[in-house]
Amino acid sequence: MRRKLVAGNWKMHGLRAHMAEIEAIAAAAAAHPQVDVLLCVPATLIALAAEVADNLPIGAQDVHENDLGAHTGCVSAPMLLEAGAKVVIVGHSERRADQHETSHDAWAKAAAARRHGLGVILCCGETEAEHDAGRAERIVQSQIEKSLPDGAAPDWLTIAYEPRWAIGTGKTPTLEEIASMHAILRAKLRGMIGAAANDMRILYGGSVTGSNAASILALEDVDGALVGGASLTAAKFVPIIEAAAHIA
Ligand SMILES: O=C(CO)COP(=O)(O)O
Repeated sequence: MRRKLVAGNWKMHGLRAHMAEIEAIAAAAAAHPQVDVLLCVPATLIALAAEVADNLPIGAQDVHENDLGAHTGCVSAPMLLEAGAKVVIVGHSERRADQHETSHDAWAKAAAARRHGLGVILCCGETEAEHDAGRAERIVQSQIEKSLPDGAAPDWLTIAYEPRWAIGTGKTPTLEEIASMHAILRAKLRGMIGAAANDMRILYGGSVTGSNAASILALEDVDGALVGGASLTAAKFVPIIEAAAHIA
């Protein structure tokens, strides 16, 4: 039985002034213990958020593949752990686009996180052009082939399917498309790690809101959501947590 996970990704948003939102989200998480809730905040807020919201796991949004060294501006897994992070997102399409990260980079970053006991959310997803050309399935499968870390197991690894064209656009695939891609991902994982794939959570991300969460989260192979814009305030994020709790 896979528990639903509602994960927020604050991206490059959030200052100390927004700590009240984190407290309100933590309170909602405590009120819905049948759902797992996670908030991935900017690196600068991890320590404070982890202290303020001690029942709410706090995640990071990137990690370097090395533990230390001459890598100006980068943050390592031991640093994230020390700050209080429990999980890190790797392979997000914004990092693929903005920082030219590859699936191999995601693989190496996931391995670094794993070495230090950080959980990982590994993202995949096609661009609009790939989607329109009917190549989404092949692209996503190839991303998983290249990025699935060694020792991939459901107790530390979660997959997130985030079609790039659905991120921050208000556009989402149809429910049939989401269901189909998640089933394809589950089958791909089964081929790579066997029966453990049945317990691995696959999140959907891309314009999830309080209005569409219930129908998306009800789909068979959708085990939660990775939420950007609608995770920035408790007013928008809590309804998504509630929708997941209603289904769980
Ligand atoms: O990229 C996302 C989460 O990682 C999704 O962002 P939006 O929910 O803002 O579309």
